[in-house]
Amino acid sequence: MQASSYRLMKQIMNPSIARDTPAPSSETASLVLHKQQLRTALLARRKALDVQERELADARIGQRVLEWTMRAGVSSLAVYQPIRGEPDLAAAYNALAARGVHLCLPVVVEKDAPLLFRAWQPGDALQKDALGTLAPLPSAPEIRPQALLIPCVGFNAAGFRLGYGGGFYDRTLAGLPRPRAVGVCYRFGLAAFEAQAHDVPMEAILTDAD
Ligand SMILES: Nc1nc2c(c(=O)[nH]1)N(C=O)[C@@H](CNc1ccc(C(=O)N[C@@H](CCC(=O)O)C(=O)O)cc1)CN2
Ligand SMILES: Nc1ncnc2c1ncn2[C@@H]1O[C@H](COP(=O)(O)OP(=O)(O)OP(=O)(O)O)[C@@H](O)[C@H]1O
Repeated sequence: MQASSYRLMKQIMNPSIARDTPAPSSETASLVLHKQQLRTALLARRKALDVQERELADARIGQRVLEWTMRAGVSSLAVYQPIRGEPDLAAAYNALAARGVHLCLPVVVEKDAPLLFRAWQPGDALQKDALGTLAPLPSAPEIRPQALLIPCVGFNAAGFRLGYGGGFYDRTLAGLPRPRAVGVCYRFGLAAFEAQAHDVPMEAILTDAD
């Protein structure tokens, strides 16, 4: 990882490193702490999934992504390149592309900024973005997708998601026009936590549940 992306990652992942935002109220601080503890526990659980369980769950989630996209009539969809044990939905991306859905991937441009999306289809070249996630080349056209497929570390019963704590998707969904947002998560990600003021609920959370 490049030094700049390592610095950015450290700021995002380590809440004790000062950020250029005001100190949170004590209620916000306890919410943030609870989210941080949940995040750690759920990431450990995700990492512990065995290969066969994971393959089965990914196939189920992928099928649901395909069904949701077709039913919703979405013609441009932001997908993601899996990191940190997120569901690998490559087979579903192939099926979506074959059905003519225009895919794109998020690009982290800088800390505290919304994500940018660039056109991508299976097989296209990728390079690391500012946080080290694989993203399309800068030459790929920028796109404003109708809907975002958002990987979740966890989610609650009201459809709010828990991410890695960078706030990138929240900042992106705060922009106008707001794209539709659908979460994907393994079923064990369902947890109890309170949403914060900036959290935007998902229209649906697609899981591997029966
Ligand atoms: N797949 C995916 N892409 C995404 C996001 C996401 O949540 N998932 N993002 C949503 O915000 C943005 C990037 N946010 C990121 C948040 C955390 C890490 C991270 O923890 N990276 C680890 C190791 C990655 C790996 O397994 O290869 C590290 O660098 O230590 C990277 C990017 C845009 N792209
Ligand atoms: N709309 C917004 N405008 C400005 N800052 C925001 C916005 N949304 C979130 N943030 C910032 O991002 C921080 C992290 O938010 P949160 O813990 O909800 O991230 P997350 O949803 O888990 O992360 P990610 O979206 O990257 O996966 C918040 O504490 C806040 O400072």
